[in-house]
Amino acid sequence: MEQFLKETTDLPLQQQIDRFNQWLHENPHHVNYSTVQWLLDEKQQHAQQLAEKDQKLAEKDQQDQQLAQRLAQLDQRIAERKQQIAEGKRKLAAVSLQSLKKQYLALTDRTISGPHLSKRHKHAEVRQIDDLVDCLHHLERNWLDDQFWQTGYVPHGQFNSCHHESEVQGSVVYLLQTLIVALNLSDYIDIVQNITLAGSECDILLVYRPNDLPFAVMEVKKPCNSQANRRNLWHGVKQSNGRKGQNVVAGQIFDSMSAIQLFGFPNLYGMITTGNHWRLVGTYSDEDPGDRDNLDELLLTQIKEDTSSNETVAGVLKQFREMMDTGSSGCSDKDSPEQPSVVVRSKAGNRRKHKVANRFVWASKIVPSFEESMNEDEVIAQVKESGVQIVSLIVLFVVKGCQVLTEFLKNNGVSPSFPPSITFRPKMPCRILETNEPKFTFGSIIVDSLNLNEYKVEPLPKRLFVIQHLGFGGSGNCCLALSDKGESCCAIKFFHRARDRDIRAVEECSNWNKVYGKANVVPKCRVFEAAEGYCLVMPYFRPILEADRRKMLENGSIKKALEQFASSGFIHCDIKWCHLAFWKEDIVLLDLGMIKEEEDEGERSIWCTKALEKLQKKLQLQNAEKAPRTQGTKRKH
Ligand SMILES: Nc1ncnc2c1ncn2[C@@H]1O[C@H](COP(=O)(O)OP(=O)(O)OP(=O)(O)O)[C@@H](O)[C@H]1O
Repeated sequence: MEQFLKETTDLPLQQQIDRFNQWLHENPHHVNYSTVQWLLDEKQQHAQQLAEKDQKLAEKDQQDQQLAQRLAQLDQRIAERKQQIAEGKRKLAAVSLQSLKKQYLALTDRTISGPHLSKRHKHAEVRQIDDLVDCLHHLERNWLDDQFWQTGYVPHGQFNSCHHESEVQGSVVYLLQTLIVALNLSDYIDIVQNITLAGSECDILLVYRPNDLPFAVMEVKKPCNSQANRRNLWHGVKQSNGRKGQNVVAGQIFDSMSAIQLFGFPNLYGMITTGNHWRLVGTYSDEDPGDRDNLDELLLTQIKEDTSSNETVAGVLKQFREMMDTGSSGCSDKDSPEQPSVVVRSKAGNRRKHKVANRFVWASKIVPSFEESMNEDEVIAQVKESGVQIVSLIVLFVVKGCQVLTEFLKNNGVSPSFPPSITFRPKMPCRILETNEPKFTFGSIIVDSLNLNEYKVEPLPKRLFVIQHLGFGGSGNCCLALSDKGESCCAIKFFHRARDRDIRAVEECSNWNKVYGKANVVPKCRVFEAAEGYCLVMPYFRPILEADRRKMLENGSIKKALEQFASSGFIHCDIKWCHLAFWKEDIVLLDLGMIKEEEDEGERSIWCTKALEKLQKKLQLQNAEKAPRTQGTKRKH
């Protein structure tokens, strides 16, 4: 080996390797050979392992490539899906209220004539509450969420131009209807159009579905095609000798609101619109000018409060829906409020005779506000951009209307600030209930006299004229109705729930006749088959006013009424003060939806004693509560 190394040291490396291989070959048993052989084997194995690893890496690379390819495909699909969603959203926006955010459907009057300003209506003074419109952006931010804006609404090209007021009305009704759906109120609110109430033509009315009671009104006019028309419509036509314009449109909405007020509302909301421009208006309950300032202030504060947060806003509607669903604000066992008694307050005229000096409406600014100097194109361009503001104002109108209705039903048609009576005039607006007619119709009834104790239902009249709301409870609401010319009166109970309306009416009617029929205490009650379902027709019972309750307890009239009831073999399961009333000179128990047959005379006598105790307790409680309450009653707008 040493020899070999000596010989090869100076040779180039490759020759050294070759020579060494040769030497190894010639000396297979040399110890170095086995070592080198082992090393070579190791090297080969290592190389093999490396080759395998390389292969695996190559395979992995290939897999990675495939994966990357798949990911790229997925990315592409996601991008496509995103595009589809965006496209879907765009399409949805085009057929939902969102479209109005982008562009409101401004109307162009294609005629040369201006809006119709009826001469039948006198001027009414408009008191503008400037800051009211400023609340709209709070309302939009706090109230109108994504779900609201996604409500289906297809802006239709046909609404872009109009020749006649009716076309404007079509587009206004469509928008209003959509907003009622968006606010989830369509189960409770209906829209009726072109109704004459006590001589006033109302273009659009919001009505309470179960009995078509109107509670808010809209006056529609053609959009104006000139500055002069616009001025005349919104600010009144200037008389040659007067400085101020004669605002007959304000007068018209004033008359419509006054007519609806005759159903018993202390105050009312209305709206004037051309489809392009909108203005919220309302009535004053008082004729004292000083009070008007206070009311403007109060109204503004209330609307600011209502729109200040999501909770207050949602609360208004929640209370409204709850009340409509459950009648939860009716006469509860706890408070048993006073009931309205029907009295004739005024004999004057066909409808309220307001002296010109007392014809006032409060109004918001016109939305969108326009400068007198703007030309038609500028006005239209501005309207197109004002969708959110317009929608917010209409929503405010609907919601405040609901608030008015909630208050009205809660107080059984009696304003907390008024004595518990119903104003009645010779010409009353009414809803006409007719056998087999598909719906209530509206009209006016001229009443010579009001005969509350006359109750003629044999045979049942074909038509009943429903004029006033009397009370609202868990199962239904009661209204005062008249027969033709008012020679006879009755109370009608409309049951809330359509699904068991007929059964309840028949059951309660049968209960009345079982309890009071035999002894002939109360004349027979009847079921009236209107197309919307059955309702219960009964005599009108005069309420026992709160002030008289103690006297009635003490003089034994209540005891007598309870004993009379018990003598029929039944007991009443819902004793409360608002379920006691007069029929002529007798006191009777109302609301016979929940009675129980009781054969045992002893048990019936115990029921009488317990009922008396309950009424006595309530009276004490009410008197105790009333003391601090009477110190100051705040009037609600
Ligand atoms: N015949 C009537 N005459 C005058 N008013 C009436 C008459 N019937 C009912 N009312 C008034 O209508 C209100 C509601 O009627 P009623 O109590 O029958 O309804 P309800 O839904 O069963 O109410 P509650 O939840 O109190 O049980 C009464 O509290 C009363 O004020």
